[in-house]
Amino acid sequence: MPFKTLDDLTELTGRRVLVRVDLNVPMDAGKVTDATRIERILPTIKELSEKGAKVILLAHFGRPKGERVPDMSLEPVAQVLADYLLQPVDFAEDCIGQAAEDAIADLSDGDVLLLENTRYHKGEEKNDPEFAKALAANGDAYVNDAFSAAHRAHGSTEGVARLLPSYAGRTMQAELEALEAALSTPVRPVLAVVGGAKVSSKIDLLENLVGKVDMLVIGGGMANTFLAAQGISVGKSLCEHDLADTAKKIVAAAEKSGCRIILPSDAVVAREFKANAENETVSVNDVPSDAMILDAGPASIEDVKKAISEAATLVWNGPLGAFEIAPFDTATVAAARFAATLSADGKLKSVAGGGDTVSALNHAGAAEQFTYVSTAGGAFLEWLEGKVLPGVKALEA
Ligand SMILES: Nc1ncnc2c1ncn2[C@@H]1O[C@H](COP(=O)(O)OP(=O)(O)O)[C@@H](O)[C@H]1O
Ligand SMILES: O=C(OP(=O)(O)O)[C@H](O)COP(=O)(O)O
Repeated sequence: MPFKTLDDLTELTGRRVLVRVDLNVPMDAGKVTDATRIERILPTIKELSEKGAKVILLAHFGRPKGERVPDMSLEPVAQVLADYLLQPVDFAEDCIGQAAEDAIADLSDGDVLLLENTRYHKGEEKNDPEFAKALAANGDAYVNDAFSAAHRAHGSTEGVARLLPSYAGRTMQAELEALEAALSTPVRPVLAVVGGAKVSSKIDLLENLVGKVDMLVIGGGMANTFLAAQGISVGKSLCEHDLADTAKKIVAAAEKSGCRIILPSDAVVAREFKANAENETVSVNDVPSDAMILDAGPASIEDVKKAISEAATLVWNGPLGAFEIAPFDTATVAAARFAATLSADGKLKSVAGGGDTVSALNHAGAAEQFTYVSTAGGAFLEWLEGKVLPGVKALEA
């Protein structure tokens, strides 16, 4: 690997090590509902702590856009992390300034401190050099263990890496090695499944992706934007109408490169976004104007399964429906279990990633059978596109 790792970070006793982790974990009513991202960062934190470093964790949660949005605080995550680490995790109410400095001054060698959401500061997403400098002032070295945020050129993922001696954490290393091993020369045909809710931040990468894969299933909230671009009325569904031209461009690029796009033909719709909301299955051409698509319908599920059965390699990011609320988990669970069975039989190489996607695979009881499960969604897809991830690049520099 073209960067330094924890093997190169020696004589740590008493040194302040800033560690960028991804604690953007699925939560419901203040409770962590999937701890995969927490479990994956434990080796790095434990190793640094055991070597006597003062371990100072930097992370974001949600998209508060530079405001102190109270329900996007990382404070509840500190206790969950402590439970997994089996050691206390202190918490500071700001990631820079006096609150951070005071909390760091209180640390003994081997202690772990979590700083408040970096995205409470506008400088984080802008990668403002002054913000990066304020972060760097609190550390003697920087470790990035957040592969799943490495596609963001932000203060805590990129800017600070340029100001301190920088190293890849164990998970960063493991993710890159595992993806390289599984996907550097994928067996064809390759199927990508892209769903989920982060439409605007993921749609652009589909244009490159259709040049790399043989089939692309577009599901979840992402599918609604493509349906709307075809002139289909999606009612109150999650949909980014202003991205219709982008969607059309992607369809045209797929035609040119010979990638088959599979969109839903039917949908499960409801009028309320809640568990067990009254629902019906309709053709995508008949979505009532006051309803929203919350899952793929049975015909679409069969289409997804057919595509999976034709593939030798599956890459998947983004659930096919609002899987957190029953019964809108049906399509995601069915596809996950189908892919898991083929993988277990050695007929499919399956790689999936993303905070919510991993949670959905765990919910379906399918994660164990997948060839590899990454913590990353957007970062994983950008890596697959062949893009240089700014958070990784900064470690190389
Ligand atoms: N049709 C839909 N309408 C609204 N939300 C959806 C729909 N399909 C999927 N989702 C939501 O997408 C979210 C996950 O999207 P995303 O963050 O892009 O995935 P990941 O975290 O795996 O990268 C889930 O919370 C799920 O409820
Ligand atoms: O959850 C994340 O990405 P993912 O949903 O693509 O897996 C990362 O924490 C990045 O979050 P962001 O997409 O708000 O920059």
